[in-house]
Amino acid sequence: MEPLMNIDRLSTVFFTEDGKVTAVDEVSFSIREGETVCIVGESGCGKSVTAMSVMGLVEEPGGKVAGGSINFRGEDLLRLDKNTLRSIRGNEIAMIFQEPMSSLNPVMKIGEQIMEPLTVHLRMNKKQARAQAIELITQVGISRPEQIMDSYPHELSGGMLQRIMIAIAISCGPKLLIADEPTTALDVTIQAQILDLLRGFKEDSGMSILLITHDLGVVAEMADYVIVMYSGQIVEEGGVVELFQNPKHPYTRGLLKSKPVMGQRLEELYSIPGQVPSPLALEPSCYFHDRCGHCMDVCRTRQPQLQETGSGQKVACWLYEEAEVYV
Ligand SMILES: Nc1ncnc2c1ncn2[C@@H]1O[C@H](COP(=O)(O)OP(=O)(O)OP(=O)(O)O)[C@@H](O)[C@H]1O
Repeated sequence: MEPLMNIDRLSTVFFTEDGKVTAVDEVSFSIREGETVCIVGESGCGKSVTAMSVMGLVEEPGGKVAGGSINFRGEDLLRLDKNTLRSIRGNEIAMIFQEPMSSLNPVMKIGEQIMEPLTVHLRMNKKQARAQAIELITQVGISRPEQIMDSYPHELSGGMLQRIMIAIAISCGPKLLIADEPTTALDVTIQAQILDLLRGFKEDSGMSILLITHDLGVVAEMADYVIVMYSGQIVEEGGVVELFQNPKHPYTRGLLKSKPVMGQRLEELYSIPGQVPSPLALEPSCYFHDRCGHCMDVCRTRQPQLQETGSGQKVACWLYEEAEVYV
């Protein structure tokens, strides 16, 4: 079966005062129907820019998608005109962000904000949209929905606002929900509730989720398939069970040394010395070589390609470049 979305060699660049930054460097992956794909990696590895590129939110002159394709249900999103893309973005692909406040209009009542996509994209009249908005608020686990309809965003807690964002995101029955760190700003108990809610909707509706996180606890809870990014590239990917049981890349192994606990940032977990290289000074090499305990000469001068390892996983590491495995 064709995947719902197929991203092929996506590259996204930004033009900064110091030079060109390749934030996403030839990234390829697929999302199947009903599947949750998690992209995980440290701050700055290109997770958010991958999601923004899919949503058509990287715009010139600051940056641009410099290459590749994003095939969604038979069409390349990068080749669509703005109106068609806007309609797909409203109906079939929805997005929620870490900070719901930044996506909600502070001077518009919650009810109006939930009703808007229903009237615009589903062409409901006001009465239908109001009834549906109340239904959606109830579905995301909020009691007294009429009262919430008349509230402004600043009157609600972070967890409530994220529930409202989910209500808006699922209102048009999307095929794909992109969630960029949706629980990072919340405390752990609320995080678990929000993740449960997302999982429930996924199971009921069959939608797919692209979930971006730096929290391996969230990955363990939610993912079917995991993509590990480092410096704009995928260094390892695979099914969640295979990847957690048998991580292959030295970076993934470092991350998974301790049991993932929800709420813990990768940056806290990862204790190998050294820093992620500057995106302005990347030489052809394995970008992880400076921090890697297995670094060989070849790692300093040539870039390993992502390749199958036989267990359904893919890894970009010179240790696995030959049939023989060196570790
Ligand atoms: N608007 C921008 N202008 C210039 N550089 C940018 C811009 N947005 C992102 N970048 C750069 O692109 C790279 C990838 O950033 P991205 O936000 O995707 O990282 P991330 O993995 O999502 O990190 P975080 O978890 O901190 O959001 C970084 O080097 C970042 O500095």
